[in-house]
Amino acid sequence: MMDFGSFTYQAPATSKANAESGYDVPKGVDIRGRYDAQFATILTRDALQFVADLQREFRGHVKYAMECRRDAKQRYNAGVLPGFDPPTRYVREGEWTCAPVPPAVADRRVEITGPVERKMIINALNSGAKVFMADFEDALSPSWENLMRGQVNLKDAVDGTITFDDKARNRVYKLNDQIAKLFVRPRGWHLPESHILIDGEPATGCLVDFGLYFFHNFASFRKLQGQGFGPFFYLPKMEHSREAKIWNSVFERAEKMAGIERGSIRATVLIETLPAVFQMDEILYELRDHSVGLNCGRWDYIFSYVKTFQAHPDRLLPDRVLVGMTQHFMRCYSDLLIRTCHRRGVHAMGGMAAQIPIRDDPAANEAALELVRKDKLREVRAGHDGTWAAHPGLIPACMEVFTNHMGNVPHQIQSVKREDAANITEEDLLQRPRGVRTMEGLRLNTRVGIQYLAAWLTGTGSVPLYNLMEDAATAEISRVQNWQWLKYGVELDGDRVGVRVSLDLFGRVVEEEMARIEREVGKDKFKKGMYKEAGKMFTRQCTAPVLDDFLTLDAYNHIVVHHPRASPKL
Ligand SMILES: CC(=O)SCCNC(=O)CCNC(=O)[C@H](O)C(C)(C)COP(=O)(O)OP(=O)(O)OC[C@H]1O[C@@H](n2cnc3c(N)ncnc32)[C@H](O)[C@@H]1OP(=O)(O)O
Ligand SMILES: O=CC(=O)O
Ligand SMILES: [Mg+2]
Repeated sequence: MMDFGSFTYQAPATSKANAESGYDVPKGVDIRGRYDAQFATILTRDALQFVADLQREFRGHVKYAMECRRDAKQRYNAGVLPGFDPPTRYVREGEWTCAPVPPAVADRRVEITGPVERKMIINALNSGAKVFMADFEDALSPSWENLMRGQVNLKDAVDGTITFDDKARNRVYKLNDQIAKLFVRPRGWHLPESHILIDGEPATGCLVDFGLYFFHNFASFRKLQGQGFGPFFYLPKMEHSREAKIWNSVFERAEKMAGIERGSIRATVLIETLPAVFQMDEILYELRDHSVGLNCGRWDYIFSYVKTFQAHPDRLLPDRVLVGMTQHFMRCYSDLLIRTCHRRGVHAMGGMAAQIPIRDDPAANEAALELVRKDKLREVRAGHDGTWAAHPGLIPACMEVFTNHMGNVPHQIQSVKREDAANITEEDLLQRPRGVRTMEGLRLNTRVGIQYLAAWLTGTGSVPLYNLMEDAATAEISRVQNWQWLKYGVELDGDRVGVRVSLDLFGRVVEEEMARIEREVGKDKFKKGMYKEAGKMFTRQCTAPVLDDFLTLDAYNHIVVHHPRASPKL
């Protein structure tokens, strides 16, 4: 039995220990992940019962939502363009607002993000940012070890007891008196959790992430962090408001279980798929009692543009480095998001500039910082209420830009309405980005995609590559762009030599880039790492006749490790 102070949750008496796994599990739940005494403090019978209850109540809705995604894909592949939904016009045109913003998170001018790794959690909470988004998604390779350690780390962080002893550097990390407010980003709806079977089926990854975190932390969070509200979440990769509706029901179910007021949980939804830009009002409407804004997930958004238009050769992208926020379709997306959020009374969050500090080259470092400042200045001037940084070293620069512009007011919700953005059309939001395609673009996609995948397969979900932050979203752009260029045999027009992308050319590029990676990382690391496997996987995905929906779905099979080791893959 678990005691939450005012409320007591009791799992049904039918549960029994799962002798094979070592965990004490309720009926219908089977744990296939490694036993660890620390993990067992998270995977308690009551917490698992809560996750199983969520799974049983919502699995049908999730399956239906995924079927709808497949139907939509078929329509787009048949030539239909995404657009505003006529039946929900009343939602877009109606006068309604979301619940007032909780005081604890009124000021979100700079948010840091990072995986749920112990030292990084402490560094991020101490970074001076207003918010830390702890990531089970783009920045995390979802191995059993990473996920479960992440839950242990978050519990210690919420309790305020988290420490990290870096013996090699003789340094003990602990929390400062003033720390950032914690948001947690569970995985997207599409990802399974194959180490936890519920009624014989892999659990839905995000319900595991959400359920375990909520169960163990809601009481402490509300007391120590949320000023009576919370916990707070970021919700990724949704394509339609029906998916937001499921989250809203999950939140209501969790609030009921915990005996806390409806509307306590708050979430910011990432608008990071092309179909979702036409659903922003609808998404906020579904979550109106639980919303605390939208965020421009720019990297996944670019990935989604390619994916949505995979059968539209008239909408090919230029080199990845040319698809920035000043492209017409990206600017319109950000402007419309600001208008929508402010009209509904919630934060319009900016996105991630991928630059990170460059330690060994002051001039290059200053140039990178200048790009970050420029990006943030554009965001704050446009009306964003806050932004993202990938590294603690960028917080002062981002803070300075937002504070210079906003002063002491916590946000611009009331002051910048962006009514001009009401005129943004479907055509504006879909406009093909301008620019050239080059051999170096193809090479960089390949080099980055393979190195990222090699890191992901060995447990690291965000990496520095060529002085930029790379994570699952940025790697996806590399993958789908190569796939698109190959499928349509595009001309690399930026090189002015009339070369077209073909299987032969791509084969040579992979070979040469693998050799370059080996030179760059060194023979020893190359041999010990997963570069060869990553090279094969990336090549298969770029040349597949039918585009895989996600890079990480295929790759996930390679990181599932079942204990006992009877069936390593699902
Ligand atoms: C598209 C999207 O979804 S964006 C959101 C998801 N992506 C992310 O969150 C990426 C977050 N950023 C990172 O993971 C990292 O900054 C990386 C991988 C890009 C670079 O990491 P590193 O090469 O280790 O950075 P570097 O060596 O400069 O780190 C210096 C210090 O800052 C810390 N640090 C770096 N990034 C972060 C972070 N995001 N949060 C907390 N601490 C951080 C390091 O732990 C290190 O601490 P130490 O000095 O105490 O040892
Ligand atoms: O999650 C953020 C993104 O840009 O993708
Ligand atoms: Mg993303």
